[in-house]
Amino acid sequence: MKQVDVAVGIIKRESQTYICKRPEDKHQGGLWEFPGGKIEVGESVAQALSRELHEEVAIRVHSTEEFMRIEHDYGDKHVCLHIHIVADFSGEPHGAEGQQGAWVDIAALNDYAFPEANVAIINKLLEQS
Ligand SMILES: Nc1nc2c([nH]c(=O)n2[C@H]2C[C@H](O)[C@@H](COP(=O)(O)OP(=O)(O)OP(=O)(O)O)O2)c(=O)[nH]1
Ligand SMILES: [Mg+2]
Repeated sequence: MKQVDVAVGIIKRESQTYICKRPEDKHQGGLWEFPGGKIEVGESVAQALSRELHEEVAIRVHSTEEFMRIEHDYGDKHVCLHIHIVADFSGEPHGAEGQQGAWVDIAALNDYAFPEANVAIINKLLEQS
């Protein structure tokens, strides 16, 4: 089975976070996500996150803070999500690959459909807010 390590960023500003909609043709397509992507060989989580957030939402990440790690088996793919909080960045996030994106209240995250692995992330964010 395919197994991937993924760097995921919770882009935070006050009580909001920036989320994107995954393209329909991708794994877990059509669902909302916290921006990020696969960690390439030789990259640290922070390096992968900076690269992915620049590609996907066009921000420059200055520093990140570890939040949690989640292993999840989708049946067709096993993912290990390395999730960091990104509160120190420059630029204004937008869907740089043409995808939909939005600043949403953390308290309202359950109104959006996310992949199954995200349940634990959202629960932890809600507990802390
Ligand atoms: N970015 C992101 N990926 C997530 C989240 N939740 C979740 O299960 N995933 C899964 C879906 C995918 O299987 C994998 C991330 O892969 P990806 O498609 O974003 O990878 P990538 O940006 O490098 O893009 P590509 O190589 O497929 O073009 O992690 C999430 O909140 N954010
Ligand atoms: Mg991605």
